[in-house]
Amino acid sequence: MASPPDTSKSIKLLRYQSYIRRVNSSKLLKASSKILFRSTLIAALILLIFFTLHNPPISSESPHFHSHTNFLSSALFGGGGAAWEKQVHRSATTRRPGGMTVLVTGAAGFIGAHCSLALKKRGDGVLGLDNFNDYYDPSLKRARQALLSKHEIFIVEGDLNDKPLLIKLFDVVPFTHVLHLAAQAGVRYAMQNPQSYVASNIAGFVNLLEVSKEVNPQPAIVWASSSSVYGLNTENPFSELHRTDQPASLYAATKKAGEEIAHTYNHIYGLSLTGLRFFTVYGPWGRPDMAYFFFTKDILQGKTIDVYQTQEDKEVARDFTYIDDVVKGCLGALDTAEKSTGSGGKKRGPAQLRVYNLGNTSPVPVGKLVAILEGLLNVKAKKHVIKMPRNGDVPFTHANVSLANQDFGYKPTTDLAAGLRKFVKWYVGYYGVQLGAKKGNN
Ligand SMILES: O=C(O)[C@H]1O[C@H](OP(=O)(O)OP(=O)(O)OC[C@H]2O[C@@H](n3ccc(=O)[nH]c3=O)[C@H](O)[C@@H]2O)[C@H](O)[C@@H](O)[C@@H]1O
Repeated sequence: MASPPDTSKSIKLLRYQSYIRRVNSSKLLKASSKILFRSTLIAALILLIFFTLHNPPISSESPHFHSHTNFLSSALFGGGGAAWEKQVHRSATTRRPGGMTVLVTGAAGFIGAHCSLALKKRGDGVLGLDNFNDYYDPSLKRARQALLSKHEIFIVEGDLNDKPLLIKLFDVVPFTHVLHLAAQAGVRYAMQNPQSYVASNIAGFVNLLEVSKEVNPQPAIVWASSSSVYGLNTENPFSELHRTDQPASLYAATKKAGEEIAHTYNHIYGLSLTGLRFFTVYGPWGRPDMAYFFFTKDILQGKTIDVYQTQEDKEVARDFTYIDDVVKGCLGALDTAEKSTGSGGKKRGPAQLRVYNLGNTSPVPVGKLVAILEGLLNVKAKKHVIKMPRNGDVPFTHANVSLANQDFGYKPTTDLAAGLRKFVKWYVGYYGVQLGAKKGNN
């Protein structure tokens, strides 16, 4: 999650200042500007009193928190009032005995939205957090938000790096678990916007851990790592025991850094942490920046698609993993996550630290992916077969998932053809595409 939403105090201040300048530049309006200035001051004073009464500062004596914050900063995200807190509570309330209360970061994202729905469906309390950034079409994130809202899941609009906001959320709800899926995703985009990866995947993650270690009770955290941490590893299939010190992209390096940072917070503060290495997850409501998604769009529009080959002219392959399988893995990881052992920023004993592959165990060449799409869309793709650019990509991924299978029964059941069929069905419905019609109808 990179940029904060367009509701910041500074933007409002800029708008206000330019308004004031315009008023002052007009001599005719000089007299009225004085009145306006005075009434603005009075209005600001009234607002300040209102906020103080309805949204008192989070006290360091709060049962869940052992630090203090500035209530004006936490009011910036547009929430904090009684009605807002009611919404947060309603969404986070568990409806089954022994249910968990989960903060899902990146809830308007692909995996976040699916996991939120699955948790809610079985009776767990879910609160979402998302900054709705424009890395890809935000209207898709809004549509996912609308879907979640129908299932009474509320998404707080805010950024991971907003510490007062995170503190506020933990103060309102003593989350038992955090499913941390908010991140700057995408392997190749890291060359265009490297700082966004540092901001979300490192600074944002650290901010979340800083807040999580302080609260009481500390939550157990399950978070999204990536198959890309295997980088240039040549052993196959990838096992959690293999080396992960040769990342091929900055994206991979930030996810690997996340795994090391998780170790530190587990070691010092007793936070229970589980990293999930996702392998090219796809399906309905997916990410438009991923190949299967934009191939579908481009094939339907009659545009040429780049199909990568390795430098040795071999096929590039991925262990494409269907979303429903990944959701089961995420829930399994949450269900088997032990409690954190620390409280109030102090470790009280050793805590759980885990990393799991969540893949499909069956790599498929990109050429085969295209062939399946051609069949489902009933359109011949215009393929441009080229050598994989040196932009962070890796030639091959293949997961060994025996550890996840052993610890929480993870067993992928959807092959690429079946999963893409479901994706295409969703895609044509969502975008209103007529299959079999003339190309370019999308
Ligand atoms: O498994 C993961 O950890 C990662 O999976 C994906 O990354 P990637 O596997 O590179 O997925 P795509 O960008 O959808 O690429 C899929 C395959 O298509 C190939 N490709 C991509 C783009 C293109 O124009 N042509 C092409 O042949 C890639 O080389 C790759 O083999 C996600 O984008 C990452 O966020 C995620 O962390």
